[in-house]
Amino acid sequence: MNRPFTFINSAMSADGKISTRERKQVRISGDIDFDRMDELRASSDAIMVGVGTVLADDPSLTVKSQSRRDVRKSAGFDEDPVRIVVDSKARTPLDADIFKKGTGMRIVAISSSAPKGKVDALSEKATIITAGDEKVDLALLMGQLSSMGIQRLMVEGGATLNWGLLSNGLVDEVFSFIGNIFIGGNSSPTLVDGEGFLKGDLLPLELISSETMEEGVLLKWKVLNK
Ligand SMILES: NC(=O)c1ccc[n+]([C@@H]2O[C@H](COP(=O)([O-])OP(=O)(O)OC[C@H]3O[C@@H](n4cnc5c(N)ncnc54)[C@H](O)[C@@H]3O)[C@@H](O)[C@H]2O)c1
Ligand SMILES: Nc1nc(=O)c(N)c(NC[C@H](O)[C@H](O)[C@H](O)COP(=O)(O)O)[nH]1
Repeated sequence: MNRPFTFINSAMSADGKISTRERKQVRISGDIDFDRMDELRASSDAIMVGVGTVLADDPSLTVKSQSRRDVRKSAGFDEDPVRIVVDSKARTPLDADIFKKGTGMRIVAISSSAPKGKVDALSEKATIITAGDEKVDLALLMGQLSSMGIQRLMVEGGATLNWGLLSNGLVDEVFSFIGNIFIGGNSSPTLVDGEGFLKGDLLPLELISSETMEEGVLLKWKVLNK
């Protein structure tokens, strides 16, 4: 099945966490990495997050640089990429910043088990894509996004969505900024949560590049899908 070229961009602590055990957002990236993230957003057709990230961070997922917005507009694109929330049960708040800020299409991907009332309310704010019964069928969703012309997809987490995509072989590259903090906590979200791979079935990566960036390190990986 066709799917977009998909990369995860995330930031994690030196001990691999992406937020605290309270799931409170932690600023891990420095200014340079946030600007790199903004460039990635501006060069993507769509940006995807899980609803857990929306509930925890209320991200707008907009392009911040006005010059980058102008370039997108002059090329005939919306100033913001398509913004997608993967949200099985339609839990995305109606007053979320993803709806209040920015321009362009918003998509909420739900499963067929989502409550009808919530879906109807969200359909006023976003295009609804239904894929899967209990959880969103991510492979099916990717095929639908591809058929909509989305060729380059940026995923900004969080921990559970990253697992869902990686464990289904749906990710091509992973960019991870590792910051100079320890977060700790055996219940703090990591870059990849979910069930986890078992010995003998671990997901291999190929290092594309590593570079020191401010007080941290940026690693870029190619995912060696089976
Ligand atoms: N540091 C970073 O770069 C970064 C980036 C994003 C999020 N975060 C943090 O991560 C945390 C959120 O991560 P999370 O794991 O709680 O939620 P998440 O953002 O990964 O969303 C998970 C939700 O997506 C939905 N979903 C539907 N179908 C799915 C499928 N097939 N596979 C997986 N998910 C599916 C489910 O409702 C699931 O609960 C927050 O604390 C946030 O601050 C950090
Ligand atoms: N790259 C990155 N570095 C971080 O230090 C951090 N905490 C996040 N977190 C992921 C999520 O993308 C953020 O919550 C949004 O980046 C919020 O900002 P926006 O309103 O979307 O611009 N991401």
